[in-house]
Amino acid sequence: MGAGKTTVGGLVADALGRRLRDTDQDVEALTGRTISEIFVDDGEAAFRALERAAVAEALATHDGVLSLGGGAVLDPGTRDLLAGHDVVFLRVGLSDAVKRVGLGSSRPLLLGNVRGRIKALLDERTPIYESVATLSVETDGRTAEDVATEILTALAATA
Ligand SMILES: Nc1ncnc2c1ncn2[C@@H]1O[C@H](COP(=O)(O)OP(=O)(O)OP(=O)(O)O)[C@@H](O)[C@H]1O
Ligand SMILES: O=C(O)C1=C[C@@H](O)[C@@H](O)[C@H](O)C1
Ligand SMILES: [Mg+2]
Repeated sequence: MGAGKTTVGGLVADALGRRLRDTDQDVEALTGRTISEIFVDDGEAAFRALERAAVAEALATHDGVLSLGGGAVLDPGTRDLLAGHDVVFLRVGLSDAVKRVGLGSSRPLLLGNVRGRIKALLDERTPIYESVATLSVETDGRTAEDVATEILTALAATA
């Protein structure tokens, strides 16, 4: 969360002449509910299943850049769907993540203690993000433009 998926993803998509699609937005559009409502009413497991379906649909129909929800790769089925695709891990440390997300964030998994929750999520998830990513890029203290340029250069080198 706050790693820069929307900002950097948009810059990368523009440079490639493609569009950015966002699976959080797809889930909300498909269900007509907010992610917070889905978490509260149905729980995280139900959200992950909706998210997996949204990722499958997007990968099948969207020839462009896809922004995944911050916890999408926790789901083994979603991880399987990503195999064979370029997957970029936007690394962000605790301090920059808190600054970007804001201490008042109402995201369901950050409720209560934003800083503490981000730290716990980064500790739990970093190994998973690293295992799924085909490219890992540092974002701390860098502009989104700089991060996007690094991604485009790396993608061009492996194309
Ligand atoms: N490299 C960067 N340096 C500084 N600020 C950044 C950088 N990338 C993004 N930001 C800023 O951080 C905030 C969050 O960025 P963004 O919305 O792109 O993140 P995200 O990963 O899409 O977050 P979300 O979890 O809400 O989907 C925005 O205010 C954005 O302008
Ligand atoms: O990190 C997470 O688990 C989440 C991140 C958001 O993108 C949303 O998908 C949702 O709030 C869960
Ligand atoms: Mg976003």
